Amino acid sequence: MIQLVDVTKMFDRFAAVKGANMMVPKGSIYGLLGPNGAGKTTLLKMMAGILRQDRGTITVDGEDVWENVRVKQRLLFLPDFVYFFPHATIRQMADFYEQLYPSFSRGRFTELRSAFSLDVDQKIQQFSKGMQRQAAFWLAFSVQPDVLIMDEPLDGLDAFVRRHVKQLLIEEVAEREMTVVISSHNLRELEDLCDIVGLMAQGTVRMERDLNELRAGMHKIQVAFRGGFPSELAERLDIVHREERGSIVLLVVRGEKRSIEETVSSFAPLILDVLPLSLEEIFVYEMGDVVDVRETVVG
Ligand SMILES: Nc1ncnc2c1ncn2[C@@H]1O[C@H](COP(=O)(O)OP(=O)(O)OP(=O)(O)O)[C@@H](O)[C@H]1O
Repeated sequence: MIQLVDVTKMFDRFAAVKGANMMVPKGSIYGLLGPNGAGKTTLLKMMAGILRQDRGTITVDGEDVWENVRVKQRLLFLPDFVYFFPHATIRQMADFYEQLYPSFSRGRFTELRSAFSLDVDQKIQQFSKGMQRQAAFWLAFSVQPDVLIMDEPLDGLDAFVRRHVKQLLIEEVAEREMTVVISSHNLRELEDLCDIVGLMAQGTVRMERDLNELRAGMHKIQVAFRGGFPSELAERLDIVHREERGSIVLLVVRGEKRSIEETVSSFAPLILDVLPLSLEEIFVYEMGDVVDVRETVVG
């Protein structure tokens, strides 16, 4: 488990992160969302022990991260600009990672060779940006860290590789209970990957939510009634959005699916359809009052 309590980071007199709190349960994938300049990179660098917080605590399984070799051997940070030694090949970087991380697995490295079709003996600097990122993922998966922290890692990957990398991440989490934190400014990018999403704006984590709970707690329905929409029904539902399209009424309603269906059915509707609600819509309706979600993370 990763825990941040009241974490602040100052750059001179500017607070890039201000009293941030965050909890990432073991074996979960946490998506840190936020607009440019929200403080995501600064927060992740502190979580990885690269920057030191000015205030607050950051722990992995109860141990402070800062200057803690034991924690750092179990934790891997993939920055937004991946760095390799000049002139190094993947093979040489693998040798280096093997010395650095006791958990590095040669077997896993070889196994993943077919997943990333890159030449292990070519200089990484000669690779395209997307290929360099693939190399970084290959090495990261070979390290088999307990905690993987990634800053906008999917940027620059083509759709095929992106899907493949997401699949590998999900497998690692399921098989080894790896804990993953991944930042992005795009909710759509994370929606099929994360268990929890934290929304960051102006240096603070404004909200943390379990995605399954979010999905179970809000529904979109399409209804029609003879003689118009009963006002009594409106009082019995927790409606967060309402749109009329002729005689059809489209509602976004808070609550469990079964109970919503039962309530609406008791008013004998001519039509009652439950429609899928995207995570993006849930965010807009659920958190729109906290930050301008549409502006910030669904763009
Ligand atoms: N080394 C630094 N010195 C001064 N200010 C900094 C430094 N690093 C970051 N900042 C400032 O802190 C704020 C947060 O930056 P950060 O890079 O953490 O945001 P971000 O959410 O990762 O943004 P993006 O999505 O654009 O990558 C910004 O206003 C940035 O200018």
